[in-house]
This record gives sequence, structure tokens and C-alpha cells, in this order.
Amino acid sequence: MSKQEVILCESLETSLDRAIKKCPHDKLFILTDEHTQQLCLPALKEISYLKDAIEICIGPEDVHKTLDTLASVWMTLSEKGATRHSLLINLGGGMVTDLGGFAAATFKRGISYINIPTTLLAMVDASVGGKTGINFNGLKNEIGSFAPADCVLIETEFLRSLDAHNFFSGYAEMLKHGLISNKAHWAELLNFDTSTIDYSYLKQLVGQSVQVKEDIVEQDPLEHGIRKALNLGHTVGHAFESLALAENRPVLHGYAVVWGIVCELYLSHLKIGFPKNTMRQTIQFIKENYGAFTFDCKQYERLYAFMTHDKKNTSDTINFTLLKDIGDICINQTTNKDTIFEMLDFYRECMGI
Ligand SMILES: O=C(O)C(=O)C[C@@H](O)[C@H](O)[C@H](O)COP(=O)(O)O
Repeated sequence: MSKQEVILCESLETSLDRAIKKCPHDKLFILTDEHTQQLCLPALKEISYLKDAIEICIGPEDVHKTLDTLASVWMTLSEKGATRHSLLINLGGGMVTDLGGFAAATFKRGISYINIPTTLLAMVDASVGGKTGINFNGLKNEIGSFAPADCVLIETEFLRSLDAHNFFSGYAEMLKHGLISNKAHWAELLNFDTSTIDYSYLKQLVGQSVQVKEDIVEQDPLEHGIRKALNLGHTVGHAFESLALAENRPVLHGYAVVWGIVCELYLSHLKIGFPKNTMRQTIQFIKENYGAFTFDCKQYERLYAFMTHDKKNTSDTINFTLLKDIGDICINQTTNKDTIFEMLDFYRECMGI
């Protein structure tokens, strides 16, 4: 798998110009969702060579990360005459870059694509590293492929118009990167003033966060080993997210991830001695900024069933990514069902639900 180029833009237009020249193409397509079509596409359409790009617009948010939406993208590509040499630009949050990336990876067995993430979550996580896909059968990213974009262009100016919920959703993945990398970065994230955002400092933090992800992906692009570190919080987080979707009360991905982190730090503490004080400080930050996902013990079996579908699992075993300490990662950690239920008890008690 070729290493993808990730650029923290000084000028989106200049970086895009360079990226497009590196991807010779016959036709150019731009995929947006209904939000980015309104808010972000107009700026891009001012660029002369993008004026005639063929637009594809899909419904927003995770509820649209479906086979039907994917089919609608394939259909437009096909009807508008896309060839093996066409280029797709994905302009949007993680849903657009995941689904658009998968559409590109599969259309005529693969066409080139460029990601322009517009949310914090997509900038620091979803658009980088080549995981593409859709939800299926009520399960998160059940169908997908590893197919890195030719280029990822990160323009942090888009963050100025991001609402607070989407800001914190992306910040969750940054916090995860802090936990799996080093104490200094983790502390910096806990101390960042999220009430009055300093955007130039945020850009610097975004750069650091992307670097954490790129370093890991470079070592293990196909997630045979250390890449599982990037899945911290996701075994339980995806279960929360799937339950929430099934119950028609969808939550943003990053929120599910931090709630998953609360659970998995508890497991880390219980099984491999993650320091109690660091766990408490992290959970306090999460409680203050994210609130809590609510469920009761009658839903434990259902949550457990979702966890049995996690992609890190082998045979019938649920494999967690846990931490001995910040930056000290232990992959493929197993436990029994009783302990998983005890972890859910801990979550409910400490989050006050
Ligand atoms: O890039 C990775 O590897 C990750 O696991 C990053 C996650 O934050 C991201 O949500 C990813 O899409 C989850 O992948 P999945 O394999 O658990 O579906």
C-alpha cells in the first residue's frame, strides 16, 4: 500500500493545485454532503479548474453511511461517464471521506481520490490512513477496504464554522491520540481552552495529532498489529454508537469514542494497572465536556453482542486495545463477559447514570 501524502495547508488553493497536477485525470468529480455543498463547496468552485467539476451530493451524517448512498454515488459516476482515469474529491466530514473513499476504491476497481476533510474528526482521523467503508447490518464500518487517498489536504480554516458538538467529536480522537502517544501531548489536550479557541494553536495541535496517526499507520497500514492502538475506545464506542443508531437516537462518533475510552481505561486499570489518577483526570475531562450516553443493565447483553462484531476480534474472542500507561499500548487484550459487564457498571456509576 503506498504511503499517502497528508498536507497541513497554508493555502488550500495552492495545495490543491499541486495535488491535482499529481493526479492526471480525464473527468473530475466532487462529492459533498448537503452541509458541505452549501458551506464549503462555493469556495472551491471559485477555483477555475474546479468550475466544471461534476458534483455529487449525498445526505449528511452517519445515518446516510449506507449501501443505498454508496450505490447512488456509483450510479452518478457511472451515468456521468467516469472512467478508470477520473478523479474524485471528497469534501466533507468522516462520513463523506469514508464513503467517498470506498466508492473510489471500488468503482471500476479503483480510481484516484483526494480527501479534503472539513470537520475536526475527519482532519485528525477519518480522512487519514486509508480506512474506507460504510455501515451495514446495524454495524459500524462493517463493509470497507484499506485504500489510501492519493492526497489529504487539511485546511483548518474550515474549523472556524464548526459547531461545538462536531468540535468535541473530533477532539475525542485527538484525546485518543494523546493517550496512545505521550503524557506531554495528553496534558496539552486536557489543558487546551475549548471555550475560546485559539485557532492557530489548534492548527498546531491538529498537526501533532495527525502525526501520531501517520506514524502508526506507516508502521502497520493494514492493522495486523500496532495500528490497533488507533482503535482504543472503539470496541465499546462502536457498540454504544450501534445501540444509539438502532434506538433512533444517533450520537456523534467522537462522543461514542470518549465514552468507550471511559470503559476501556477502567479495563486498562483493572487488568494491566493503568494509573488510577490518570484515569480519573481523563474521565473528569470527558464528563465535563461530553456528558454521558445513557443505558441500563437490561441493555448489557445487546452491547456485548455488538462488541462481538468488532474487527479486532479473533474467533469468538473480543480483543481490546488497552493501556498500561499513557503511550504504553497493549493490543489483543481479552477478558470475560462478567468483567465486561462490571466495566459497564463502572461506566454507569462514574458517569452518574
Ligand atoms: O485508523 C484506524 O485504524 C482507526 O481505528 C481509527 C478510528 O478512530 C476510526 O474510527 C476507524 O474508522 C475505526 O475503524 P474500525 O476498523 O474499528 O471500523
